[in-house]
Amino acid sequence: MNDWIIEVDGVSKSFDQGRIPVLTHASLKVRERERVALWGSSGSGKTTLLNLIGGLELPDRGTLKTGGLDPTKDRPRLDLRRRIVGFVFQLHNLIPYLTVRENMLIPAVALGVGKDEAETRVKELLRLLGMEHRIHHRMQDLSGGERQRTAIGRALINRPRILLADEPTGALDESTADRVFGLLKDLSREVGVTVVMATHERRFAEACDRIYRVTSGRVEEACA
Ligand SMILES: Nc1ncnc2c1ncn2[C@@H]1O[C@H](COP(=O)(O)OP(=O)(O)OP(=O)(O)O)[C@@H](O)[C@H]1O
Repeated sequence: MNDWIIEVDGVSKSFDQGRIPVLTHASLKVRERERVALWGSSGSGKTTLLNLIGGLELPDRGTLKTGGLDPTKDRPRLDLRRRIVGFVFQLHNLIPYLTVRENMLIPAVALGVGKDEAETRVKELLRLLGMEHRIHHRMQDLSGGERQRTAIGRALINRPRILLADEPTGALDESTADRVFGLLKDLSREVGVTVVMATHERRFAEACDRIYRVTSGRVEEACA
């Protein structure tokens, strides 16, 4: 039995009808519960790779499996995005006039999780994130770190097997970034989620279990 939860094999991706090649024959594998960094400079192709793994983009060539599903197929692509993966983005993408609780409830409601269960999950995640006291605050009234912690909570509300985090600390100052990264790392262990995180910061990459270096669309494993 193979124990890979993510398998990317020889994947290429370009934009603008091939005029912008972004990934060239990229391959990587991730085990259940691993925390893996995609480490590379701006424009190297990290976001594109995360989007392919999460079914937000389709490859031109190569094969992919995420949580046992093939994102190049229609229905699995939808299931993947709703049930297997949770996304955290650099700029959190939360709704500013809604509260922490409301933002976190949206994906649960969309998936048909019962109200009581969803409310319980919100409280539990906010406890783990040290954010219980902010539950009824609107996003627009929170600090950058608190917004990003809420984004992590929202990404985990449907209990995904995989968390895909795209520069989750990229918009934060250094000490807040350290705090949010530490939380993400501890929380992923606590809830047993696999993490793939794009980062250009060496210190965060080195704190992960394994590193894939992304350089001009090529991907190779580096020492953690
Ligand atoms: N939809 C698109 N159409 C055209 N070009 C794109 C598209 N998406 C990404 N690109 C280009 O692909 C290259 C890689 O982008 P990508 O966002 O994957 O890199 P990245 O490593 O995540 O960079 P950053 O850290 O700045 O987000 C960039 O040159 C970008 O402009």
